[in-house]
Amino acid sequence: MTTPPSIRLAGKHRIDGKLLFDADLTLPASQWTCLLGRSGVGKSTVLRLILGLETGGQFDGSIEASDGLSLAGRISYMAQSDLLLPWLSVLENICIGARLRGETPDYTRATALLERVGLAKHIAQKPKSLSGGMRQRAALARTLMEDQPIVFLDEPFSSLDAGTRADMQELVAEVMADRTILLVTHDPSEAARLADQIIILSAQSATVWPTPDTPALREINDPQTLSCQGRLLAYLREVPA
Ligand SMILES: Nc1ncnc2c1ncn2[C@@H]1O[C@H](COP(=O)(O)OP(=O)(O)OP(=O)(O)O)[C@@H](O)[C@H]1O
Repeated sequence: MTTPPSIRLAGKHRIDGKLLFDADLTLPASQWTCLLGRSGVGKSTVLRLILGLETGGQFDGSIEASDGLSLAGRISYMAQSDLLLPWLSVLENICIGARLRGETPDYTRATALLERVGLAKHIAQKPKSLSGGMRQRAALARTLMEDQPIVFLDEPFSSLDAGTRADMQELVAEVMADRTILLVTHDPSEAARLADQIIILSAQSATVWPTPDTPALREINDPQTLSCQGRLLAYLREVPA
């Protein structure tokens, strides 16, 4: 893996001429940033802008990496939909990145990752035979297969039961250590547990929210984590739609 840069996005994004957000946000190098905000405020759009993907709108501003290099090809991305290919097995799906690059997939690593996400028994199955949570874990394993310095995760744990969610948070923290990570989530407890930096996006701004003094990954029942979670939820309920 190459050295992870920090990333700054600053500018206005409009859809059909109407302002969606006016934001200035920085993703610190090698840290977890959790991005929260009302549904439809533009969180996925922030990811798509930095990824250089179509957003359906117009961005007027700048997106820069601290090392001055292009971000193209340096970001591992897990979208909200799992994007699993229905004609491939679970194993072949999570090796798709290597296949598309014309490389020989590392099946040993792929098999080990599928075991870590609890899909060892489903390795040869097609996606249609998996539950929603299983599909999401397959998509997570596919993202973890990529050895990129920057990782974008768009609500990666949203379909998981509470116990599995905590397990998968710990897995990502372990496998993706030292990467520059941007995680979109609606879950204040997830942000309080995982984030080095919390950003709340609204139409007016991107506000940095205080995180606990303790280092991430935090214990779920740590008093500072619980306090951060509670204050965050109270604030999110008041943010205008
Ligand atoms: N391709 C597109 N064309 C036109 N409008 C779009 C497109 N993609 C997103 N939008 C609009 O941009 C706005 C922001 O969408 P976005 O998905 O970024 O929000 P979000 O904060 O991630 O929402 P959620 O929390 O519900 O996932 C929405 O009003 C959405 O309808």
